[in-house]
Amino acid sequence: MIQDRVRNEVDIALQENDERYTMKLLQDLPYLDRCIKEALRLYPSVFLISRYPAEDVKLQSYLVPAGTFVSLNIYAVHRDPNFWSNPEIFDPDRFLPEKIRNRHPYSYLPFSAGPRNCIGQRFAMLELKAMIAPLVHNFYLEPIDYLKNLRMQVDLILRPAHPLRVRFIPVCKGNSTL
Ligand code: HEM
Repeated sequence: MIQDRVRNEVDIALQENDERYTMKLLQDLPYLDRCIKEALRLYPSVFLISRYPAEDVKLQSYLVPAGTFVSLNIYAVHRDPNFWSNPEIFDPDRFLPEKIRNRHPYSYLPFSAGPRNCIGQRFAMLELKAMIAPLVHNFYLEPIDYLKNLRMQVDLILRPAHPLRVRFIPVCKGNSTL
């Protein structure tokens, strides 16, 4: 199970690091990293970005005149079967280095791309890991609400339209680090 694999990775990393969460530990959690990336593929918080090109832009056979309002639908790109096989399936191993290598560089854009991409992306990944690693180390997370009942709300960012409840079941260990 995906969650057990994340927990196992965190537990081993902690054992090898005197049970301390350090920057290095968080940066070295490749499976958790892939899970977060896959979550951001299916549910990109910034699902749409827009541009007014200052100059005419040629996109293959299309000409986009300067000043056109262009919206880029990141959500749709992340579920495009031309780039992602079985796009609706959560599969963290899509982000294995050998799988990334041949993928179109603009098929995955949770932090946008180019000169105006997200300057906080490394910090965001670190924050997410810093939050999730201790949670899975100390708790089994069990859904109360399921994805089949999920309704999304479209604001400036994409978010659930209602609370998604999760049951936290403490992991029984001899020397728990809460
Ligand atoms: C999961 C978390 C985050 C996501 C998904 C995200 C996503 C994005 C995206 C897609 C853009 C580009 C918007 C565009 O092209 O119009 C952006 C820009 C930006 N982000 Fe983030 N971001 C995240 C977290 C953060 C954090 C933690 C910070 C700061 C500590 C940050 C700071 C910025 C800034 C300053 C820009 C504007 C950069 C520019 O216009 O040159 N972001 N972000």
